[in-house]
Amino acid sequence: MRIGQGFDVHALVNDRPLILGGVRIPFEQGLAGHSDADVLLHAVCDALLGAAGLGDIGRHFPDTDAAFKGIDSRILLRDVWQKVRAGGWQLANLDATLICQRPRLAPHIPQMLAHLAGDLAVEAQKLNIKATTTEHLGFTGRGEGIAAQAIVLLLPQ
Ligand SMILES: Nc1ccn([C@@H]2O[C@H](COP(=O)(O)O)[C@@H](O)[C@H]2O)c(=O)n1
Ligand SMILES: C[C@@]1(CO)OP(=O)(O)OP(=O)(O)OC[C@H]1O
Repeated sequence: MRIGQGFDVHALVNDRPLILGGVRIPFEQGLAGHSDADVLLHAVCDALLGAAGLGDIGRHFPDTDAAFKGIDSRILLRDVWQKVRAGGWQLANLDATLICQRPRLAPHIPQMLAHLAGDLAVEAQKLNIKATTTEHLGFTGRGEGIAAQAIVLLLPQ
């Protein structure tokens, strides 16, 4: 078995949609990035790639490549998962945390889980997504950005 962890941060800016776990969340700001800046899915991609020993998201999808400009990160996740499965792995479980002062994310987590379960083709019981504030401390607490952490355990198929 192999464990992997992922961490990502994107800045909150005006005039961008806020997309987390493939869910478009009503909010006055969104995340900046080359792709749709889905910080949760980027952390999940990195956890999966790390567990499989396949590097990181920037190696597979460089932000200098116009092909990935504005891309839906669910497309990146499905591609990553295909590569991980091709290496002979299956998912034991995945746990992730969104670190975000505002907006309130709990109402959107079921939809994020449904997207992840579909994209990874796994039972929802293998997945967990949480949200936490940082009690107004640090860059997340000041609303300057959103961070995400993910951890996965892979088992041989
Ligand atoms: N952006 C967020 C942050 C947190 N939540 C939910 O609130 C609970 C309490 O947060 P603390 O930072 O005080 O631990 C947390 O467990 C989440 O369920 C949220 O929905 N959106
Ligand atoms: C996803 C990629 C590629 O579009 O761009 P960003 O949206 O900027 O995201 P980041 O978390 O910096 O990761 C890797 C990138 O290459």
